[in-house]
Amino acid sequence: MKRIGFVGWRGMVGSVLMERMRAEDDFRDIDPVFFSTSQAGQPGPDVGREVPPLQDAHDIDALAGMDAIVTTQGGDYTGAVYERLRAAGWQGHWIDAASTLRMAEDSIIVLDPVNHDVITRALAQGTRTFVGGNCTVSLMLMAIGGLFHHNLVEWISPMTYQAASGSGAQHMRELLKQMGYLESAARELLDDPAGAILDIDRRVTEALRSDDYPDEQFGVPLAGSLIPWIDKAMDSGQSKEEWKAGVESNKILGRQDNPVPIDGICVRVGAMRSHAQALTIKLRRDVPLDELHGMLAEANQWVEVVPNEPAPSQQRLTPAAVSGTLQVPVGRLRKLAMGPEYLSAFTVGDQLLWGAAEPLRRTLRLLLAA
Ligand SMILES: NC(=O)C1=CN([C@@H]2O[C@H](COP(=O)(O)OP(=O)(O)OC[C@H]3O[C@@H](n4cnc5c(N)ncnc54)[C@H](OP(=O)(O)O)[C@@H]3O)[C@@H](O)[C@H]2O)C=CC1
Ligand SMILES: N[C@@H](CC(=O)OP(=O)(O)O)C(=O)O
Repeated sequence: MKRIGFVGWRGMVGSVLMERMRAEDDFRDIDPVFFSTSQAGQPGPDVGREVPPLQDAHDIDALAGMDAIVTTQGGDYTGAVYERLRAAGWQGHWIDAASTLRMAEDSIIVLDPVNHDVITRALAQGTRTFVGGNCTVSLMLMAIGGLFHHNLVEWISPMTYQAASGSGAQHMRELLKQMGYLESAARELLDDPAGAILDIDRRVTEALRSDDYPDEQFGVPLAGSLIPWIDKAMDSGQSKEEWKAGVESNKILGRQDNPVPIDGICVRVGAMRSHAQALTIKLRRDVPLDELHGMLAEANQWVEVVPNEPAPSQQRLTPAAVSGTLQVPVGRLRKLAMGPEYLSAFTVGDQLLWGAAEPLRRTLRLLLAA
C-alpha cells in the first residue's frame, strides 16, 4: 500500500477533503500519515483505521518517506517545503490546493472531469506535481466544459459572486458577525410591524459605517455590502483572481499555445461557501439553444442544466441550493441582444468541494490507479 502524507487536513479545505475521503472509503486503499505544523506528536484524526501520531510537517526526512503528499495547508507552506523536499531528492507525487505551483512548467492543474486525459498522460509521462485550480476557474469549467469540448468558445467574460469561504474560515465567521451586527442595529424597529423602512435603512447604513462594525478580517463591510476586488493587484489592472481565470483555464484545457480570452470582474458577496458567476460567452458560431443544453448536460455527471424560468432559477441556481453538494447547476441560458453567437449563463457551485477538495481527492485516486 502506498504511504500518503496529508498536510493541512484539519483546516477548512482539509476537513472537507477528509469528509469526502471518508465518504468514498478512500482510506481503505492507502497507508495514511498525517502531518501538522503545530501539533506534532498528538493523535491523528479518526479515519476509520489506526494512524500514527501526527508528524512534523516541516520534517523533510519524514515527508521524504511518503510516496505522495496531499497538502491543503496553503501557499506559505508549499513555498517553505516543496523546493527543499525536491532538492533532497524526493521523487514522490505532490498534490496541492495552493496556487503557488499552478503555473509552474512542470505542474498540471487538475480537474479530471474536464482534463482527465491531460492528467493521465502526465502521470504516464512521469509528472510529479499536481495542483488544484482556483475555485472560480474549476467551477466555471465544470459548468461549461461541454462548450469547450465542442470547441465552441471564442471568449468569455465572467462576473463572479464569490462566497466568504474563499477567504478562509475566519472570514466566514466574520460574515455572520456582520449580519448579526446589522440585524441588532435595527432590531427594535424590525420588531415593530409599523416601523418605517427608511428609519430601518438609516440605522443599517449607520451601522455599516460605524467604527464598531466587525470587519477585522475583510477590512470593510461584506454583509449589507459587497467587495469588488479579490486578491492582489496585477500591473494589467486586473485583480489576481481575475488574471487566474484566463491563465489557469487555458492551462487546464491544455491550450496555452492557443488561449481563449477569459476576463471579467471578481466580486466578493455575502454568501457562505458557494461561488456563483454570470458568464457572457461569445460562441464561434450560432448554435441553437437546445443543442447547447445537450452539450452542457452531457459534459459530466455533476452539471445540471436549469431551465431559464423564474422558479427553477430562483430555487436551484443559488448558493443556498448547492452548498454541501457536488452539483454544478448552470442556467439563465439565452442568446443575448448582441447577436446569436452571444450566450449568457449563470452557474453556481460549492467552492470547498469542486472548488478545492474534490479535484485533489480524485487526483489521488487516479494516481493510485496508474
Ligand atoms: N479557502 C478556500 O476556499 C481555498 C483554499 N485553498 C488553499 O488551501 C489553503 C488552506 O485553506 P483553508 O483550509 O481555508 O485554511 P485554514 O486556515 O482553515 O487551515 C490551514 C491550517 O491552519 C492550521 N490551524 C490553526 N488553527 C486551526 C484551527 N483552529 N482549526 C483548524 N486548523 C487550524 C492547521 O494547520 P496545522 O495542523 O499545521 O496547525 C490548518 O491545516 C489556502 O491557503 C489555499 O492555498 C484553495 C482553494 C480554495
Ligand atoms: N481566491 C479564492 C480562494 C482561493 O483560495 O483561491 P486560490 O486557490 O486561487 O488562491 C477566493 O477568494 O474565493
